[in-house]
Amino acid sequence: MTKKYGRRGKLALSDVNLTIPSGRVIGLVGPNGAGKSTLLHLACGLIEPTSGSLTVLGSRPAANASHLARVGFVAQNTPVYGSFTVAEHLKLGTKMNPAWDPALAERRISQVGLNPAQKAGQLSGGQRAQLALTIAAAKRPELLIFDEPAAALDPLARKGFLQNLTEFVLELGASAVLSSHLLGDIEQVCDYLIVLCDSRVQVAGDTRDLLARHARLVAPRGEFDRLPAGIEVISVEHSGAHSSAVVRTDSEPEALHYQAEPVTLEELVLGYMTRAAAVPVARTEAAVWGAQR
Ligand SMILES: Nc1ncnc2c1ncn2[C@@H]1O[C@H](COP(=O)(O)OP(=O)(O)OP(=O)(O)O)[C@@H](O)[C@H]1O
Repeated sequence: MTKKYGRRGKLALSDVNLTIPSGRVIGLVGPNGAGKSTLLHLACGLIEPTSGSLTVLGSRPAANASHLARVGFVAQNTPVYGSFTVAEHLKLGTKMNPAWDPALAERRISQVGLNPAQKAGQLSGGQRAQLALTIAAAKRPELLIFDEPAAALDPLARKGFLQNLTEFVLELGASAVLSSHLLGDIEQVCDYLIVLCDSRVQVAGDTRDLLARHARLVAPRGEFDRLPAGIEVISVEHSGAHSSAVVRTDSEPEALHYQAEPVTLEELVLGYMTRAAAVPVARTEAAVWGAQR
């Protein structure tokens, strides 16, 4: 699947071929302009691919009203109706969503301390994000999509938000996809990771599997030029006479013949981001969301 904005625009997504399992919390990370929002907007049906196709919960995104109700989306700027009060937003939610859960909505509004009588236009950025999250969750969707959901929240509110997110996913039996620059947040809640850089998917998979299949090797400078087959160097840093590399390998760390340490999520992501800044990756074709359990 590819996405280009306008005829002369640059490719925002190139040859993306992803199958994302359902029932997971998926973290989408990558540098500014990588194509994260584009991918999320495609998944919600706000925009269409330029070539290829995308399937979300078994159908074309936003295929019909009932499909729309199965997906909850919170956009990057968490848009709300400024002249409507918090309570009016909930009333609108009841009218527009067949599976609306009023108890969940009211419980959460009071938990996060929002005043039902306050106009949404007067809420702070963080309060607006909380309202938008509540509306998305009270739809009881099967898939929750968040574009940088916690960016406007203070650290305590962010922690609460992430806890709530995990609870929602469990309570609703839903899947969630969230894009974020905050790798700590991703580490805290996501069990599946997609690294998107320069419009291409660099790596995607179960977070634990990815961490198990990568290692940080330390060796004398120059040694990484003659690594045995089966070890793929993702990125290398040099420091004095030694070099340190993030590598992908199916071998156990003890079998690598180098000083090997587990990688952190941050090292893994930065390794792929560094590589993408230098080398383009291989090309692929379609995208399927929530197709496997
Ligand atoms: N409506 C649009 N028209 C033209 N180009 C666009 C449009 N939206 C996004 N782009 C371009 O597509 C590319 C990907 O943008 P996108 O917003 O998907 O990135 P992102 O990874 O979400 O970035 P950020 O982390 O900064 O939010 C960028 O080069 C951007 O300039």
